[in-house]
Amino acid sequence: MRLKAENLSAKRGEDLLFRHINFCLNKGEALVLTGRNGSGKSTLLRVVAGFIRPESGRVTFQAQDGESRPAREACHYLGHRNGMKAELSVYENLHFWKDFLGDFEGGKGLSIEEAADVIGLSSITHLPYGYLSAGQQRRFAMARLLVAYRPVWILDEPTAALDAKAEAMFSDLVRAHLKAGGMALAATHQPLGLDNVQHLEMRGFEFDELEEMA
Ligand SMILES: Nc1ncnc2c1ncn2[C@@H]1O[C@H](COP(=O)(O)OP(=O)(O)OP(=O)(O)O)[C@@H](O)[C@H]1O
Repeated sequence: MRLKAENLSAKRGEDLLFRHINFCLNKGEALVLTGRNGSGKSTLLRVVAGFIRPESGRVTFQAQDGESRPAREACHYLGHRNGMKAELSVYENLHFWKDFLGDFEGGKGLSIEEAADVIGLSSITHLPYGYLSAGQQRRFAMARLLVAYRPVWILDEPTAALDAKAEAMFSDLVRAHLKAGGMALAATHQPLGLDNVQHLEMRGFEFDELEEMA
């Protein structure tokens, strides 16, 4: 399996945020994005997840059988928002995601009970999601990564709102995912303590560079 980005550039509104971005991830590898606020980390993650069309370049995913698939089909995306409905129970939310996402070829998601157990919150899946603390809500958003199998995890500041114990639990989850042959792309200010990590610094453009390009 391989995730490859070639010559990516992207705009937000009229502004070019980055260009000439290239990377290649194989099984078990992770890419960590760094860079100042507004440098385009979230935008790059959203391009890879297929939510934003790149201005140029492409992202491809080569599956186990050697065939190319749209990268978005192989990706889980955990963004700043948790993507859960406050009025539905935790169980109903996770059930929706499990059905909606389905499993990508080559793997199988955990049951909702198993996933809740892994994140250490198995006793409260009957509660409305909106009743939970910010940290508990974030942990259940992470459980979404477990209930459907996707080889690529795209993580935007995944550990925001988590205490130290939950942060360590999440690092373990990502490490286990990589060990099982998955891949991860993360924008994070907290070190996730991963091996096999590539780093990409998003530099953004200085004003004079933008003027030159105009
Ligand atoms: N929907 C949008 N429309 C127009 N501009 C946007 C939109 N979303 C983001 N931007 C702009 O794109 C730039 C890059 O934003 P992005 O969220 O990718 O940065 P980031 O590196 O992830 O920042 P942070 O570290 O603060 O999360 C910012 O200047 C932002 O204002």
